[in-house]
Amino acid sequence: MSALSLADQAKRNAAFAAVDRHVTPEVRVLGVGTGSTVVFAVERLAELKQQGRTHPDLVCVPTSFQSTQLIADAGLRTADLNDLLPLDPTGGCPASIDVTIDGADEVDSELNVIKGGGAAHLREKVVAAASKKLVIIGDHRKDATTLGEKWDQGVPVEVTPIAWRSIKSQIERLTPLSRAPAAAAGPAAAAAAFEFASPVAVLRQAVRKAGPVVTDNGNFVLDVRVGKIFDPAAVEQAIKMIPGVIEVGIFCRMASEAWFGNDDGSIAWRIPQSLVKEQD
Ligand SMILES: O=C[C@H](O)[C@H](O)[C@H](O)COP(=O)(O)O
Repeated sequence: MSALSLADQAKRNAAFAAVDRHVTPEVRVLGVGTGSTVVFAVERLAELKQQGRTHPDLVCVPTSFQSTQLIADAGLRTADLNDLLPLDPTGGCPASIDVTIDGADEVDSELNVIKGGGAAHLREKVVAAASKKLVIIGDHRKDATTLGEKWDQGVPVEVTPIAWRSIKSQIERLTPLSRAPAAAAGPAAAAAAFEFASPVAVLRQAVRKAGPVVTDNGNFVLDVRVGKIFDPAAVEQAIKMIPGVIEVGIFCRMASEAWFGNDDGSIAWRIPQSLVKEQD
């Protein structure tokens, strides 16, 4: 294997640690995310499988074309979300996946996450929502206090190609306070949901193909720059309400823990800050 960069080694350390902790022989259904960090998670998964340390009937639910290929190349079985039975047939809990391991573009102190740098956030969010646990892996550059602090490429938004221009202009008309919950209810509600006075939405362009990125679902992606995101749920909701928006790459309160690799080889493990305070 060629020598890894520091960043890749950090990603690999985090991915290996998270897989070792979470992919126990009891895990039968595993969600597999997308991106460069997940490549290392699948590498470790294949090793565990070869060593007979995974469930004999382990199946993996992919989140993209890339993820499907990784799983197949590792000799693991894929499963379609539609073929999995809900764990709670009475409808109380839709989770049929034991745990999902996925990367992120940025993670805040409450483990709200920006995803979709690889345009896979629609399937990733669907799989995360069907999982009992979402575990995020990445290198230390993803570890932030507030979303938008380090990731400056914007929030990925998957949109229908037939209306991308109109969706772009509707997003750009959002104002920091326009969609804050109960904006008229008094001073407490007057906090801005995001930093910029006017968001900027850019149609993501393909590399080595003329024209826009087309997602695995046949849609386009707008990268929406709003600066720092002080209220991720309000921003997610405001954008999601625009007709033609298919999914927003903000995952609010879905992740239960995150593993970040550092350049010195150490790993930082995080849970939401509010839970740390509750435990103090
Ligand atoms: O659409 C892509 C996904 O959300 C990725 O998980 C995210 O972009 C992080 O990818 P990477 O591990 O390559 O930084």
